[in-house]
Amino acid sequence: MAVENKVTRVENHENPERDSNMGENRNEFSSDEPSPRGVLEVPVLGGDSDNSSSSSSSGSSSPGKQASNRIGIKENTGLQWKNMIDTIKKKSVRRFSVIPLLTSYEISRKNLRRKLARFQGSEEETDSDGIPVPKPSWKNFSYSELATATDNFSSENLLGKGGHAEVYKGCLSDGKVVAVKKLMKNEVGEETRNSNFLSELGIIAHINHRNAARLIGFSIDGGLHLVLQFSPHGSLSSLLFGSEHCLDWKTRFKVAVGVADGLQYLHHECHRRIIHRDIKASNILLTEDYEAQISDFGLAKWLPENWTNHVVHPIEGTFGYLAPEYFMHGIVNEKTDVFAFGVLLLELITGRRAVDSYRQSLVIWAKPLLESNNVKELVDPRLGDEYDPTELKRAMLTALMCINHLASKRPNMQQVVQLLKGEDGPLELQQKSCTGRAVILDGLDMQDYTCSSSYLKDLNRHMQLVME
Ligand SMILES: Nc1ncnc2c1ncn2[C@@H]1O[C@H](COP(=O)(O)OP(=O)(O)OP(=O)(O)O)[C@@H](O)[C@H]1O
Repeated sequence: MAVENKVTRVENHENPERDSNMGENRNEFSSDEPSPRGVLEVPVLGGDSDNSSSSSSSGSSSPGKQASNRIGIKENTGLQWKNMIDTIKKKSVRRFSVIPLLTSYEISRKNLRRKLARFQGSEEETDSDGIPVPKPSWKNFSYSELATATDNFSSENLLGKGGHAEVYKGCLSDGKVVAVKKLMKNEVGEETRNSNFLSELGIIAHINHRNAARLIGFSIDGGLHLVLQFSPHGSLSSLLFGSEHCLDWKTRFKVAVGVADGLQYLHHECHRRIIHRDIKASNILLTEDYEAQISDFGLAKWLPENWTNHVVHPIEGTFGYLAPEYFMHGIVNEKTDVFAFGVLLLELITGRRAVDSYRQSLVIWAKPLLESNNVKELVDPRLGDEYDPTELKRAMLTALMCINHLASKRPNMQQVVQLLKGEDGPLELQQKSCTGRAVILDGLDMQDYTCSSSYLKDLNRHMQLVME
């Protein structure tokens, strides 16, 4: 299918000042070069029987009911969150978007303020089994608290800037160092901005895993803010691409396993399935001891339990990481993240960006090298021989499986974790079965070939469009 129409570029810059503070020089793949982030508007293909509200933009009869029926929150903070969202939904439904979630409701500032305030002030509630649920631990900050913490959002405290937000380092009155994410007023209207904010807040508030960003609080005073745990080493992107210092293999592999663990949690262990939709090096932050933290849940979505595939519109994400079925047809599920994770693995292995300064796709460059097991060409030359060959082979095999152009052939994140950690049998066996399958597919399935080559053609076309 030809994808056409509007392409919007949104840039993502990390703070160059901080990069230079870290003694980092730009290398070939400069860290201040933005990953192009595209929003393609494509015609929606067909319906999805699982979701009658698919791609509808009208407030249909009972979207709120549908959505709330799907919410099966069991965790402590869940009940209160659900109550708040239910109340917001009842009063604020104006538009029902492609995914029946709390994201889908446009919310006026007045409404947002009232609901969040009421939520914060609510008494302890009980869940459906009558068990008392403690109040959530995250805090509703005032603007002045955040302004004081960040020295009036001074440029010295600017940690990074994405397409939607500026992130500042801050120090709270109790001495805790935090990151304050200030949502920017861009081209989207206030109500959309509010619902995006609630979406990100709602998702991040429910996440509890060492490999995912942790919410400390929020503020809707003088703009929309999220207060998050501070990651002292910044993003993987700045460490991998923006530093003279070569990130050692041990840390790279630790990051790979950490991100895989985090995604496994989001996809399989969270009370509701979550897809992130924007897994990329600049959205992976590093803690003090280089533990990976998946951040930026601005595009993340909850998935209904029985949802296999869905068509979304518009398509959002970052070029170079987009799975073919997603950017060509808008089909989204967990395998969208699996593909992006494969690209991230390739970045860790090769030290190359998903899309380099010559507009070359890493996937297109690396795939033949992975298939021919060409370690020498593939591995980041800066590593020399300083890597664990077994870990590297596992990472290569996993990457190859994750970037399969057929979503159904990609492993799920549980399998990815097993592959990376070597819990899935000897590597040789895995390698054999992977190569065997590739041969069968390549030999028999002409449609695959067509699909693959048109994928590459479309990918190049989209990249040209977005980078012009
Ligand atoms: N908790 C944190 N600790 C340290 N730095 C952070 C933190 N959160 C974000 N940053 C920095 O700020 C940058 C932008 O943050 P983020 O990706 O959340 O913004 P965004 O506008 O949502 O981005 P995008 O354009 O990808 O949607 C990150 O790449 C990172 O460098």
